[in-house]
Amino acid sequence: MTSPFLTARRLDKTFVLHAQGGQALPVMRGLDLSLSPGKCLVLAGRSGIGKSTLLKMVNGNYRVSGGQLTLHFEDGELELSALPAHAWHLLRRDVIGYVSQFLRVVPRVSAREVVMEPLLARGCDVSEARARAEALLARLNLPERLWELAPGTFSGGEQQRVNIARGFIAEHPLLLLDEPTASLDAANREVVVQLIEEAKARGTAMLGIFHDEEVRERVADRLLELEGHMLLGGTDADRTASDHTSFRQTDSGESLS
Ligand SMILES: Nc1ncnc2c1ncn2[C@@H]1O[C@H](COP(=O)(O)OP(=O)(O)OP(=O)(O)O)[C@@H](O)[C@H]1O
Repeated sequence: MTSPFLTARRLDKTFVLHAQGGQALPVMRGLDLSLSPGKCLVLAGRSGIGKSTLLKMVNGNYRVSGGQLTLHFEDGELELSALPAHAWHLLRRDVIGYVSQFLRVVPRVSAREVVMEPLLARGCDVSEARARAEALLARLNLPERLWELAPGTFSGGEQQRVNIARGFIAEHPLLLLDEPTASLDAANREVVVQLIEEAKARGTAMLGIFHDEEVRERVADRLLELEGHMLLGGTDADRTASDHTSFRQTDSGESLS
């Protein structure tokens, strides 16, 4: 068995709503997870349960309120909950890739440049970055006439494909996928499934949210079911063993329904 690349131990998240008198909104309590290289762990659970929040904590967009979120490298560990702000830039450049549901559009930056950017940020040669970006855009069936244009006017599905190409191009060892197939037709969903399978084969660890059942069943090695009762049942001191595992992990091969 491969040793895990990402682990969460007793992870808590409480939002503090400063605009509403500092009201606390607890979302997650005592979450444990473990994700190995070459595996895809899919998050499930009802709307609002905290799936995107978990991805955003791993990506450093949201602060961890309690517990540990740790990356394990051959030469040591990196505790994400204690990482200084300036370190996130390097981590996102080299280690953590994030395909969000919506593309962040920058005026006058072409689709091709949006996709090339993660490679250029690492010092990759421009012609190589350009060739790899074009190959991905072509695989994702984005018409060539759009490559030169800024994606602001693209359809939802076209923007999502630019976002997917940008997310996969740099081959980060950890990839966070927030509904990457939500606006795609069947042919392009198939391309994304293939990209995920290729990423697994090169050892990428993936944490994803997929509402499309068929895609989920094809890509998930394990399912992590977040459940509302994570937030019920008292304090840390009186939490029972079952509260600690108030999420369900299903191994690949078992039914995911
Ligand atoms: N920045 C924020 N500030 C305050 N509350 C937030 C913030 N982000 C998320 N929440 C709250 O946290 C809870 C979990 O939201 P999240 O988006 O993680 O759910 P989800 O499981 O991904 O839902 P969906 O399946 O609908 O996308 C929700 O109640 C949401 O309102």
